[in-house]
Amino acid sequence: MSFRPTLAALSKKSSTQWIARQRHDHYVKQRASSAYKSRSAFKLLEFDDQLGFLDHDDVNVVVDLGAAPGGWSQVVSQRLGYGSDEDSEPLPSTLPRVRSKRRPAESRPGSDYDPLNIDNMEEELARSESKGRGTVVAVDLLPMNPIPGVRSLQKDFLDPRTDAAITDLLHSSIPGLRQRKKGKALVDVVLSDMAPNTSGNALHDSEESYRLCLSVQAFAARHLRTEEQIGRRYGGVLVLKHFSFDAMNVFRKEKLEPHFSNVQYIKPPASRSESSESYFVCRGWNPVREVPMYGILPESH
Ligand SMILES: C[S@@+](CC[C@H](N)C(=O)[O-])C[C@H]1O[C@@H](n2cnc3c(N)ncnc32)[C@H](O)[C@@H]1O
Repeated sequence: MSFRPTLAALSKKSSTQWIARQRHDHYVKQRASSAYKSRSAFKLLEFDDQLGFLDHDDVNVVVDLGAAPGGWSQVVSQRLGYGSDEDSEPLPSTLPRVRSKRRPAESRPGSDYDPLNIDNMEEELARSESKGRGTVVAVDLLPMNPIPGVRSLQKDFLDPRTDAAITDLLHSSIPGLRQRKKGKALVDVVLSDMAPNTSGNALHDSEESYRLCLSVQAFAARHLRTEEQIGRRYGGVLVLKHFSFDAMNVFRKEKLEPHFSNVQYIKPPASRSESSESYFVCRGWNPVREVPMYGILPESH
């Protein structure tokens, strides 16, 4: 008699595996004891600790695509000076539905800060807002709780109208930007941690991931400031999540390498080894105009 597991048995097995994996996951434990909203935050911390693309005074405008629940936006917010990432309480807790394990505020000496008190949250947010520089625009299909220095847009990035909504938000967020010419690139760093919902069909999932990557690359091409405009080597950065498969090598060679001074493929330690997700960290935006049949010419600015 052959044994074929039922769907229910399979899904019970995979959820048991998921729970066991979560229990032993170093980054899940680290996230639980930090103020980060996602385990993913540690990936961006690893990229930036390795390559240092956020920690420059000239980095003022960051677009975070696929930002919910907000871990990457928190990291950027901190690195733009809105809070410190040295301790685990740089930001007000914006997770009101999660019971804080910390002692009640009145029992902590010298503190009247209650993370579940909405007035304190607003005060803390306003205080943090006044400390940092620049702005982060965070885009996701899902809503996000407030983070200092971050303006969120609940929209589908693939909807053609979203580009204009991001530009409008950038112009209204930073007064100095209003004076800049319309159509001029404004963004110092584009981050994309977006991934399509996986269907279980590897070919379909890869195609969806590829489609997202093409759209993000095109967005970066429209909005990133160049190394020359920024006046610093490796200025103008794109961090792009993708599913690793053969076509991504062609994408890297044709869509990334000709336009950036440096492109690195990184599988960060915080990314689960069994996941096919990886990242391209591309620094130094120098767009070149592709001329079919005759090679590539530098773009005139
Ligand atoms: C891995 S999560 C991002 C985690 C985030 N970086 C963090 O640190 O909290 C991927 C996100 O991409 C979003 N996403 C996927 N496709 C999208 C689309 N077309 N437009 C906007 N967001 C999208 C999902 O809703 C999801 O929240």
